[in-house]
Amino acid sequence: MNAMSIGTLVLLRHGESEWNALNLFTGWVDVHLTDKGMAEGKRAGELLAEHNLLPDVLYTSLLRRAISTANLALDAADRHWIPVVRDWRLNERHYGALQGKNKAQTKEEYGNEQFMLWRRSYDTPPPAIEAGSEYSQDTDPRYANLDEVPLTECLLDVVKRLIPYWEDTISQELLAGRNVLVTAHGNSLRALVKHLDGISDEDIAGLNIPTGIPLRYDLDENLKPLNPGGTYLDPEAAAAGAAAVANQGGK
Ligand SMILES: O=C(OP(=O)(O)O)[C@H](O)COP(=O)(O)O
Repeated sequence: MNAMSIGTLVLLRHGESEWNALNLFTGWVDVHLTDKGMAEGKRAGELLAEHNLLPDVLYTSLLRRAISTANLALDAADRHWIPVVRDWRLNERHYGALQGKNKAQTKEEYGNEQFMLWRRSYDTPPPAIEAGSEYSQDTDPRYANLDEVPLTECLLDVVKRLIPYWEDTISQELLAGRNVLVTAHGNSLRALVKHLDGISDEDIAGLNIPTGIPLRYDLDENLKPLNPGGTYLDPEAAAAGAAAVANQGGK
């Protein structure tokens, strides 16, 4: 095994967004970071520099909360100049008709079982959003090259769009020896972590990713983690952040 030749992977969920702060299902709605989210982005970059994990290339979604977080992090790490690839496959899971709805109210209205089925089941998507409605992306020009813009997605749908892209594109950068930063979202990163760590369809329900804390993966030449589960650069903050995500219906 010659793990030395493989680049290091760092996953970063964007910092707190305005809709995270309001406890709203977000999905493909293109919301801004809060001041706290911007500070998280900067801190993430400082952590990358402190741990000598300077990325050679950045992959982001097409959503500004991920793009802005990456810009802030890279600027803080003095790596604002690296090449950037943006791709819709890293977008958050499309949350269908739940986009724009409050999580606590949704839980109250539909009950915890249905709420958790929509949030964390592997293969049950929320109801489809109505095309042309306020929070639909079906006419958004950034998705004009897609065969079909999703109207809802479950985690399995995200796995199906993201993992081929991981295999064909992102992982090839690592195999070529480059350090890769992937700045994305709670559920798109859950899809990638599920694949990397071989987590079952059932067990992935219990995995939550906090905002703004870099998660390092050291992979072998078969792209299997040498540190299963990855290593958060700030483990205490990550544990508190993940617990807060798990409890989001309770507010
Ligand atoms: O858009 C979302 O994720 P994001 O804030 O990581 O982009 C979702 O609202 C996350 O919600 P969830 O943790 O209830 O799946």
